[in-house]
Amino acid sequence: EEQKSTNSFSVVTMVPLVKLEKILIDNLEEYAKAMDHKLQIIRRNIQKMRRENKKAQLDAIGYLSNPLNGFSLVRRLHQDWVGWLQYMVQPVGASQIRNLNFWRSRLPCKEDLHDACEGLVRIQGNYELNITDIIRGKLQGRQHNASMSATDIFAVGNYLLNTSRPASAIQWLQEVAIHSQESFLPAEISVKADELLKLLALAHERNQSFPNALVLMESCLKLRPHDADLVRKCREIEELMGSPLNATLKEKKKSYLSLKEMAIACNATLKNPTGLHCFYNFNTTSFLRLAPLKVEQVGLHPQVLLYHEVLSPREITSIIRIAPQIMQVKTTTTMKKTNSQTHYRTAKFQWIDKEMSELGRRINRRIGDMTGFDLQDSESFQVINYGIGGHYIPHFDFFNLSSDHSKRNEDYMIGGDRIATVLFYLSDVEQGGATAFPNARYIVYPRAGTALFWHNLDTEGNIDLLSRHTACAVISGSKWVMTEWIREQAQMFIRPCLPRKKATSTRLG
Ligand SMILES: O=C(O)CCC(=O)C(=O)O
Ligand SMILES: [Fe+2]
Repeated sequence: EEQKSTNSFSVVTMVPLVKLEKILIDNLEEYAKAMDHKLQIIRRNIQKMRRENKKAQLDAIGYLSNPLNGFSLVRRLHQDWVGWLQYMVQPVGASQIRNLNFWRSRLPCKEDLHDACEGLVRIQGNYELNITDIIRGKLQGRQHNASMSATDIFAVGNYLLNTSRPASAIQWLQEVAIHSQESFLPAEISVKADELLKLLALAHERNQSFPNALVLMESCLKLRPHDADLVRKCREIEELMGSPLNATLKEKKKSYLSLKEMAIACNATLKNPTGLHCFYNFNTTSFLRLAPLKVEQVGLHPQVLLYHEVLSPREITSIIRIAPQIMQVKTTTTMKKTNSQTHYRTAKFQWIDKEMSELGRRINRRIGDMTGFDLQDSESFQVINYGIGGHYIPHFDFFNLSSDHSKRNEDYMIGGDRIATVLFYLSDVEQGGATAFPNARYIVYPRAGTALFWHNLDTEGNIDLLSRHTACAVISGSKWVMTEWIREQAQMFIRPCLPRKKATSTRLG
């Protein structure tokens, strides 16, 4: 199984960071107290020394005539000021500095920050949101009680430039100056005007808007007149202005293909097909005659069904509790790493062995009731918790064994292809996070306790291209799901028939 080792956080794994931040603030406060203490001591002594010195200044001869005064002055100047020197050099809050150094290893790393940047950028791109709105905390028309600081915005712009997206970088960086008052840092270590100008200039240069780049670089030079590097950079840009545009420098469009597809599929105004029904399922298994399940048709071609109230709140709580806090980052088994910018999925996941618990066995029986499938070879449950901008790009759940025979011998192929998927929603999602079927044009919003059920292979066992689906980026909230991939082989003699396909639907053989 190919796994990309990034370290993005889910909402759950970010919770301990809040506590960590409190510890760090407490530590900084201790540091401030230590400084305060030292300051008080210094101020108090200054007062005493001034009082003595004023006396001497008023009448130096009279003062010094007293041998005790003369003696003390000589001694003070010889000894006390060496003492002060030592006192001033002594670091304040050495233990707090040591603490901070200790905690550093536990802080999010560069990759974590990059994942978080990518998450925000994804929310923006996935829903085609206005960057200024995001910065002000207005997400998809809803005003949230949060906004971005100058350093936040700068970090996103910097990240975008470093990942070859200068046009987007410019849009973010332009906002930094407007928000420069709002920062959690002292001015010395916060974003400085010259840094911002330089980065903006570089972004314009990469974006081949050379006149803008030059103006910005020159204003940066005014702030740092002795920076030889800047002088050279200005000259470089001037030279570029004369030469023809270089097509290869244009912003990479490739990684945007799936983003564009998601933007269309995840559009909030998208409507599911009409003329569908809700009904009670009485007959998949005999048990359902006693306890029928509520079903809603999401679409018929391909058939996608939404089962309501199949998991109880208590069951959901147990599942979420079983899934350990530290989950792995999920990347999928069959997709190749093609572009380091695109994370196929930004989520933490955990396999849950269903035979381990009564709960697992019970849910397994329920899946049998819902689908009519034999689950003897089916996979473990996979619990996923999506993080900041967490998503899953458009994909198929099947392995497509008919086209790739080499896969047949792989371990994960035991039991055959993934004939169908049951996707349990373990949480509501405040905003975003829908499951969308770009080819079938369905969109389903998570509701805790419901489950989505669809086939990945058609009645003849061919792959169904209409089963292509995507998890839209989570805008706000925490999205938990649990998937069950049902395997083909055990269904040999019991496979339920699907509604007849329309002639237009695509089929591969
Ligand atoms: O989370 C979702 O909405 C979709 C998840 C999915 O497609 C999968 O796990 O295969
Ligand atoms: Fe999937």
